[in-house]
Amino acid sequence: MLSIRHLGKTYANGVRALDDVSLDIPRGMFGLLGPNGAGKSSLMRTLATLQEADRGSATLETAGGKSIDVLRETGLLRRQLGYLPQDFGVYPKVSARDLLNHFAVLKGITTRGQRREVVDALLQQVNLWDVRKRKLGTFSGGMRQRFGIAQALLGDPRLVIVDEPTAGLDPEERNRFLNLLAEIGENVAVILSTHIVEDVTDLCSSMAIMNKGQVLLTGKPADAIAALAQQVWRKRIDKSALADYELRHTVLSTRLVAGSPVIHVISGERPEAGFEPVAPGLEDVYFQRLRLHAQAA
Ligand SMILES: Nc1ncnc2c1ncn2[C@@H]1O[C@H](COP(=O)(O)OP(=O)(O)OP(=O)(O)O)[C@@H](O)[C@H]1O
Repeated sequence: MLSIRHLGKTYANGVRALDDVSLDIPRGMFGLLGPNGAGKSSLMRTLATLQEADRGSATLETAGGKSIDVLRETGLLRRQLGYLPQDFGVYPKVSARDLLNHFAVLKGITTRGQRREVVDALLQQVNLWDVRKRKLGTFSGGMRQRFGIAQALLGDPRLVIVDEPTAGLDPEERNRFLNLLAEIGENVAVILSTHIVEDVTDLCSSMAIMNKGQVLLTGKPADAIAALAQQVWRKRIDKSALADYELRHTVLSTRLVAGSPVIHVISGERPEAGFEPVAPGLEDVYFQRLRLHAQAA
């Protein structure tokens, strides 16, 4: 539905934030994973027409079967776009309903009756109906993010972009927010950028891993995980032995469990006694790709 080809962007300070990025993003939830500085926000801001690319193209198919040139037909694209930026601010003294109404005017829904209908339906959809008259300044982080999604959904977008929306949410709010996104993803393309790997495993039918402006892997999370089957091994080790294990094995990750490190190692066969096989997860895929990328660099 959204096809991105050879997108490149180098900032004035010389940082190459997008380095020949090509991706196909279908309908449904698409997870964009990568460490800090990978280029996720640069890609999202470019697709949201908030900044220009130096080279490349992006095309969005609309419901009527037409194609929009994302980088050139910015007005058309914006009508099909819902965007929740990383730093979404609200007017703290305005009620949820009033601010959403205001956004609806900006989005071009000029008929009062129609606007009320749309605004009220969205407040119900994101579960903020009961607090619609409350000032946004009194909202919790999760409520504010759900409000952010409501404004992103104004005008029935085909493409919804959400940039690290679950940062700072408690587990319950995070779940609630992700469930809401999943429902939306049934009808449109939702690009979700995050560094929380489980968010992508749980929710996304397709994904990409980025680092230093490049796409390291794209496809279905399940396929990427299956490709690592029978290659991931786990061992609880002594803290003092970690450096030694890192020298001798390809250690993907280290996690402290009850005070002592548990390492994941990638290997075609049992690395040595004491290692047990473990079903791979997307986190293993993620660390393996970042590792390969670092080695290649
Ligand atoms: N306006 C800018 N001017 C110069 N450099 C920038 C600008 N915006 C981002 N960068 C740099 O470009 C690179 C990619 O940044 P970007 O914000 O796109 O990454 P990200 O994957 O979204 O990271 P994060 O998870 O930290 O938001 C980083 O090195 C960043 O410092």
